Amino acid sequence: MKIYSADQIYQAINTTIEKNKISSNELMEFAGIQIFNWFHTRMQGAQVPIHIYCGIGNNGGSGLVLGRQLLQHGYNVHTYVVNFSDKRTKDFLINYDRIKEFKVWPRLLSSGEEFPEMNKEDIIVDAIFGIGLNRETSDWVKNLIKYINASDAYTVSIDVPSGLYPNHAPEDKEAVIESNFTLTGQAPKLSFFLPETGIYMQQWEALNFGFDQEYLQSIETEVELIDKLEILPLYVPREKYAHKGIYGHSLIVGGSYGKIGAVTLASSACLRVGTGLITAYIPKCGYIILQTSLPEAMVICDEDEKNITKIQYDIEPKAIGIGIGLGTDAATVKALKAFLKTNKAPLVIDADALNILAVNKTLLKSVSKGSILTPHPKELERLIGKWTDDFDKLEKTKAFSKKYNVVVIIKGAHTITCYADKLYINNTGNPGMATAGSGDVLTGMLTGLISQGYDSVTAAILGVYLHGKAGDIALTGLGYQALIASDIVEHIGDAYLDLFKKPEEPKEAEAPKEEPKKRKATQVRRKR
Ligand SMILES: NC(=O)C1=CN([C@@H]2O[C@H](COP(=O)(O)OP(=O)(O)OC[C@H]3O[C@@H](n4cnc5c(N)ncnc54)[C@H](O)[C@@H]3O)[C@@H](O)[C@H]2O)[C@H](O)CC1
Ligand SMILES: [K+]
Repeated sequence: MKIYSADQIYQAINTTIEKNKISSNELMEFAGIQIFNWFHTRMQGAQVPIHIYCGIGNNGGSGLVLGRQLLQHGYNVHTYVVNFSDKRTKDFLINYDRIKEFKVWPRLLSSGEEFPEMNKEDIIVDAIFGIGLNRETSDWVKNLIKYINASDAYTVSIDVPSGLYPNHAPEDKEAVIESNFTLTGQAPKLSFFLPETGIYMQQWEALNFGFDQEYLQSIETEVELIDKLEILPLYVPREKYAHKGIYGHSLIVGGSYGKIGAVTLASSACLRVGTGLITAYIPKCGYIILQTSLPEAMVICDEDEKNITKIQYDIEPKAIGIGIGLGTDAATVKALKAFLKTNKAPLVIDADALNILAVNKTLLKSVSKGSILTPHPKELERLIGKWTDDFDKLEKTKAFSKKYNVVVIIKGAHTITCYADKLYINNTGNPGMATAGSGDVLTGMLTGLISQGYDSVTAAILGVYLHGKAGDIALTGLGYQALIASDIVEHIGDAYLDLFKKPEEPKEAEAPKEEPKKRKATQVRRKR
């Protein structure tokens, strides 16, 4: 699913208006009706008090359209205008006049006003700011936002939770609406998926605001949300007459005394994801362990008992996963430096190999073409330096990816794959996966996918998706706390199989049921 920037949304609105010869107010009316339908389907006339807070921009305008529609259908609506500036948009004013046809006018809220009475059981609609927020709000608006949050009432935000900027984190973390449900126009926004800004929302649903589909499809977006629909075209089915040789020989380099398990996890994940052959390159102490725990894997040992001190092997790997459980022993650092200078195979660089690169940045130039780095945020900071917020983090990561021509996977709640200027946001996975060895499993999967011939960007997107999906499937019957990395490995197969399951039909919200017809006597008899 494409994720549009604020400018692209504004462009889409203008294109829609020009192309379809409609006014912006008709577009706003259409959007407001979609939002009304969302409420009406769920509330079916319930008289729960609904408090709609409208800014003086177009987000507020759509809030007024919603208010008018709800009033027309007999709902218990209170609308307020959050008077944060005297610059009212045209469409706001049109709808401000139209809603005045109703006996109860919107109440104007300005600095120093008493805030409206509300109860926990009420419903709040946040139509204060949309994607047009472009500077810090004044204190009284911040206090209103905090007041709304303190009400604990169920809050529905229109387009975005008010107080969120499209391209940087909020200055005041308290002055953002905590939204239970966000009804966003056409597609979710980048801020929905970043650690600092995603926390202000629970659920979101993209509603069709009537923006021109052809235009939306035609524009190239920098950001994409990745789910099953986007994965299916990437998956390459297996031919009938396959032999292990065509699925590549993977090499996993890692392990040190007491951390051989990382290599076992990565190697088994590499097999499960479909590599043809796998060899593990480990210190001697791991030989029996690996040969016993994973008979499918071949093993080559370093001459040292406890650490990797010289990386040399007589095989031709198609991909190499390196760094898991590696340790940062001086001899290991030397070995990695020598290895990077001669290696040509694509790498998946993780854990301690990343930390060694971060301390020896000149080595980054020797990283082979088509390599993938898989830092968690702390490892990323060692590589690209401190960032001011999650948006700045992404800018710095894109620059890093371009500079060294590597794919960077930023692991987190929504793992983001970054290559040059593109960001692919993963939509699978769960908090149970924040567990020891989960990253080792991902490294193994990525290595195994490159070995099968996927290019590194596709391998990254597909691998991250399957890793999260396997973790989601493993969750059933386990719960977050009990999920461990081996469970993810065990369910890689299920994640593949799930690709081909028909997506369950989206449940249409039940229309009000009519009375079941009385059965005729004859029908009952026949049944017997
Ligand atoms: N047909 C349409 O345009 C539709 C638009 N919708 C949604 O409306 C917003 C975009 O509207 P816009 O007026 O550009 O922005 P906002 O509604 O977010 O209003 C902000 C408004 O206020 C000014 N402003 C920004 N920051 C501040 C501040 N801190 N203090 C004071 N004033 C501020 C800014 O200049 C704007 O004028 C978007 O969410 C669309 O999705 C409808 O929802 C659908 C149809
Ligand atoms: K809003």
